[in-house]
Amino acid sequence: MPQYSKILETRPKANEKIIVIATGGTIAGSGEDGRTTEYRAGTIDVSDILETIPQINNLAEIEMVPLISVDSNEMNERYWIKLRNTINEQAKRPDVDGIVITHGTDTIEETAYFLNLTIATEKPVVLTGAMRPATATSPDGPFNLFQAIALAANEKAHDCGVMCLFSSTIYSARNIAKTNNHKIDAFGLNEQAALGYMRDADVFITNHPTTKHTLRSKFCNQQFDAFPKVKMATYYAGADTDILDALKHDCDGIVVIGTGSGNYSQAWMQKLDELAESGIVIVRSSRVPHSIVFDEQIFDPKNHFIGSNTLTPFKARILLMLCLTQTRNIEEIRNTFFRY
Ligand SMILES: NC(=O)C[C@H](N)C(=O)O
Repeated sequence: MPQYSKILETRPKANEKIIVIATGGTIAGSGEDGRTTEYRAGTIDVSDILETIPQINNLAEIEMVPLISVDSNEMNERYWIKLRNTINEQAKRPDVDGIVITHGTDTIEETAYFLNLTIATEKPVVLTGAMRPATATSPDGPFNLFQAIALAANEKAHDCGVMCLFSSTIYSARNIAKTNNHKIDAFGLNEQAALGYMRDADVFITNHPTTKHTLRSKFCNQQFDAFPKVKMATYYAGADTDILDALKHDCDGIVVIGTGSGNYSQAWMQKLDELAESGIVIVRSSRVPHSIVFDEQIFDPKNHFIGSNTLTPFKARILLMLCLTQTRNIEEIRNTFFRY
């Protein structure tokens, strides 16, 4: 691993205790020295990265919890439950002030939103990662990790819901989306504002989430072992309904990734009506990156589908999955989609 510049410690050690939970991803990736591509995610110990940024000791006392070490494409519901339980356990400790999770960027937005809906703490919980592996020339992970720890150690970050920190921007778990797959500033927002920004270790919160999260979420005290099966189907010009027939077995819900405002052909509408009548809950979302999907008559004349509102299709899947652990009532789920 290359040496990063070492900054002299001049300030006394801070009192805040921050737990860093490592899950893998490119931030802990390694490959050929200097290269940004062709690496293996989740192969380096995050404590080695922490050693390259000793100025972190001016901000907080760090305790590492290595949980798993995977490329985030291996993340799944089982790992989400494990991570959620670990966060809840650590957050209950009176000596812990905040929690940082290192995670791959490919699915970080799904993990973050799941945690936002299910953890029971007001303490800052911040996810971060990197686009360049630790062995690259000028990796972005160390600075993201530094800022994520600074954010988690800052009292302004309390009760903001789960946050993600990338390139000095503080994102809400609900609204962050990966929008670029080759630059270090790889994240954007789905029609919403950021929660704030950072200047080195200084935190500026400019907005608070208006949707329910953490302690105000109706899922935060629920025990989970497994989840109802929610699948996804993408519509494209000329798409056959075969895919919907294939998905309907062993299926509790389907998120349709439609065009425009959550749209599809008449044939898809008829098939989706049929599936809804058989008890599968259908959410309409859109493949358009900046979109809002409202309930509407033209593509849902029977009013038995649910619009994803401002959620991306992937986050709509998580919310539907959690809703289905409590109810199958369409009105109740629709109402939750407006408030979470
Ligand atoms: N930049 C990254 O972290 C991508 C990596 N494939 C991951 O999601 O684990």
